Amino acid sequence: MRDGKPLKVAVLGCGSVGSQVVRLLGEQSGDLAARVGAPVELVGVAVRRLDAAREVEVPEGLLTTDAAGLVARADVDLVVEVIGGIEPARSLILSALENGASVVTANKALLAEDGPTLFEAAEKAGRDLYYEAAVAGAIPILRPLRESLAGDKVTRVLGIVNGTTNFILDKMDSSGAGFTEALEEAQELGYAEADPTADVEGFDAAAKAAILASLAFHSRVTANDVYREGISEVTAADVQSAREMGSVVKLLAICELKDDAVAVRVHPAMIPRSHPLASVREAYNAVFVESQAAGQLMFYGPGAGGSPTASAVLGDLVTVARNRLANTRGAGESAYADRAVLPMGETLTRYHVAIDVADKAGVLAAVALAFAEHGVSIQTVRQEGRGDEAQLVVVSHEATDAQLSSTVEHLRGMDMVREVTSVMRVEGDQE
Ligand SMILES: NC(=O)C1=CN([C@@H]2O[C@H](COP(=O)(O)OP(=O)(O)OC[C@H]3O[C@@H](n4cnc5c(N)ncnc54)[C@H](OP(=O)(O)O)[C@@H]3O)[C@@H](O)[C@H]2O)C=CC1
Ligand SMILES: N[C@@H](CC=O)C(=O)O
Repeated sequence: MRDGKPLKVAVLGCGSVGSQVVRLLGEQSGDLAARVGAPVELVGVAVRRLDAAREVEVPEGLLTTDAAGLVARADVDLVVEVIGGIEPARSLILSALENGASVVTANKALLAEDGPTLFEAAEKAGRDLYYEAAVAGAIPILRPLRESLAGDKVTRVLGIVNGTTNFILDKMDSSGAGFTEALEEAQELGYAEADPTADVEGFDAAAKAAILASLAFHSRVTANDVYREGISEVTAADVQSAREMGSVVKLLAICELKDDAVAVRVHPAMIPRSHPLASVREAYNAVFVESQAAGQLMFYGPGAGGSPTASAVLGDLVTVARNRLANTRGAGESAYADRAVLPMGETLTRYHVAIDVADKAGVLAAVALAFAEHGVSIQTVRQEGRGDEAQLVVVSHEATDAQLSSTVEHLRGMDMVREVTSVMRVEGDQE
């Protein structure tokens, strides 16, 4: 114990995550004191609205709208930032570090946009900046990448890293629920971001992919380096088409090390139901890591929600608090390699393409020729429908994304093709 003196904690934000952090700080104060080696005292909780209904009872006198004043207090040892977004979160974190506090944050949007500014400020201040909760909720994934795998060479990280979109796609697949209905449920459960566009359009997953790629490949990858497609264009017909192929649609984040360059992308993909990621349901997340010496590792657990995310925040808080008591700080960020980012067009992938056929006569040969003209070979083709109403479902072999997308444009221009009704990338071997 440091002469029985408590470590003083300020929490910025008391929404889905912040309220659970405040709850756990209160409920587990005895255990936390024992684990840290000193009592942990909550000294302030900054919010926007003092009169809003809260999921937790904040101790009398601790709520404030003066977040800047709270982080400037000389007696605050540790700041937990769970406001989200870029500003004022960035200024508050920088101010906390300058004032000598250590920081724990769950803010992937900020880290993926401007992580280096925060890391440099932490380094300069000689303080910790921890952010395990920023990727995949409760799942410990950043610490294994940063510490446990630091002596290995990670070559690929593949996963489902957004709980909201997984929840929506799972509902669409399992109960035929509509997109809007499933999104509303995810919002009620506290999974979605303040602006759910960040989830639905893949920005949240792209931010997490940038953080994962940075740590996995010891490289600086920002959200802008990530190729991104969300799930707003995924239709009930796509989900049904996947189902007919024995597959399921998931929003995937894929980070790859190719020679000395990195390729990072987020997009929906069809994966076979036998693939381990296909059984990741509701708001759960899963991340596969492939490394040279260890081989394949899989991390799985709740990827969103106040309580699971608060678990990761509290884990960081204990580590940071212990470091403070030991008068030290954890390892900073790796010395970054300057790696090129490969454009999406050069990425090898496979496409599933569903085509409404206007004229059945000779269409199979014409479609096969269109694929061949772009250097793409066909893995499977299925013809459905009778009479003039016919549909072709083609799954390609691997080719570059540029070759595949120009094949689709070619198909769209063919007289025999009424409409290309579904285009989706395919991951994993189809049964
Ligand atoms: N929800 C989740 O499942 C997960 C969230 N995260 C991340 O955690 C962070 C918080 O998310 P979440 O709890 O869902 O967000 P919420 O929108 O539920 O809560 C945000 C909180 O911040 C407060 N706030 C907003 N602006 C200000 C401001 N200018 N000054 C002081 N307080 C402010 C709000 O106050 P008021 O209540 O008065 O409006 C609210 O209490 C984000 O970075 C998010 O990306 C990470 C993993 C999972
Ligand atoms: N909105 C995010 C919350 C956790 O990071 C998600 O749905 O995954």
